[in-house]
Amino acid sequence: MKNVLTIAGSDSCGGAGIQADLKTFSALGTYGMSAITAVTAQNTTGVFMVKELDVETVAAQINCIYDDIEVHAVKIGMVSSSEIIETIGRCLMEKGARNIVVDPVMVSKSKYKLLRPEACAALVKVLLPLADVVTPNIPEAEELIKGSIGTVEDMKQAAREIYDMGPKNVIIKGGHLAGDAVDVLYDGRRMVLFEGPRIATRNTHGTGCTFSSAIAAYLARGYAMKEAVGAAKEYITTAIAHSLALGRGAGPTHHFYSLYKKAGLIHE
Ligand SMILES: Nc1ncnc2c1ncn2[C@@H]1O[C@H](COP(=O)(O)OP(=O)(O)OP(=O)(O)O)[C@@H](O)[C@H]1O
Ligand SMILES: Cc1ncc(COP(=O)(O)O)c(N)n1
Repeated sequence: MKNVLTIAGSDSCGGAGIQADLKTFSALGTYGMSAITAVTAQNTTGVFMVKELDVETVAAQINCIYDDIEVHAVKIGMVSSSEIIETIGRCLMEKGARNIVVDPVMVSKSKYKLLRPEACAALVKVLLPLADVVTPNIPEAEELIKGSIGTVEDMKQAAREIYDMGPKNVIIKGGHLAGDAVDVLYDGRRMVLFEGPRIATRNTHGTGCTFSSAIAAYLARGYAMKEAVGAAKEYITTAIAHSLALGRGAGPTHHFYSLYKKAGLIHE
């Protein structure tokens, strides 16, 4: 069994954040662990409250995991503040963390700022150079490059510019563009496109969290980067195709569709 850690915020409605990450790790046959950076009160219609944890609590969670259990991959999601970012960076460096997936969560689908605007610089300075892969969506990539992205060619150019900020690989996710759901992977030499059909649903809460966690799980299982991203893309496409119409807003993806189907728990 491979062990995967998520360092992220808690989403009370279970569609994004720590909850989505742990479901993904389990569905992909890995053992999931968590270090919580912030507790959010949210549902499918929006984020209503955020309480950041103090840096001692964030550091203690990360350190006691690394001191006791082998961590084969780590995914970083909502990090909230510069102080939390610096703490995470210091802990991961001290512990020699490997297979680091950074999802630079900035704003929720419901438009709530999950990263303090002044903390973006710390994210770039501290976390991008540590990342084996960074996975911005279109608005996050636009914020990082301070430019606008409207086409796959723009995505490729953004990937080059973000690569120069220090990560080993960059994936620009195309969920926010129109047409097929195209993601671009750049490793400093080659651009690889991952193309999936766009599924007509509003239930896409937590798609980015799920995708980055799936990459971390596959890296932990020993997949090379390109293969891990390809497998994660298949996972997220299936999870969106069978997403759940819960609540009055954007419902969550379905992590266990394939497993439940095989076990005869789903009757369509
Ligand atoms: N409607 C859709 N149909 C198919 N694939 C989608 C759809 N929306 C997003 N995706 C895919 O889901 C993955 C996550 O991309 P997305 O751009 O939604 O991330 P995100 O905005 O960070 O998500 P979130 O902020 O909700 O966690 C990508 O592989 C993207 O191509
Ligand atoms: C704790 C936490 N982390 C990440 C997201 C982003 O997900 P989305 O963009 O689907 O709201 C979120 N809403 N909450």
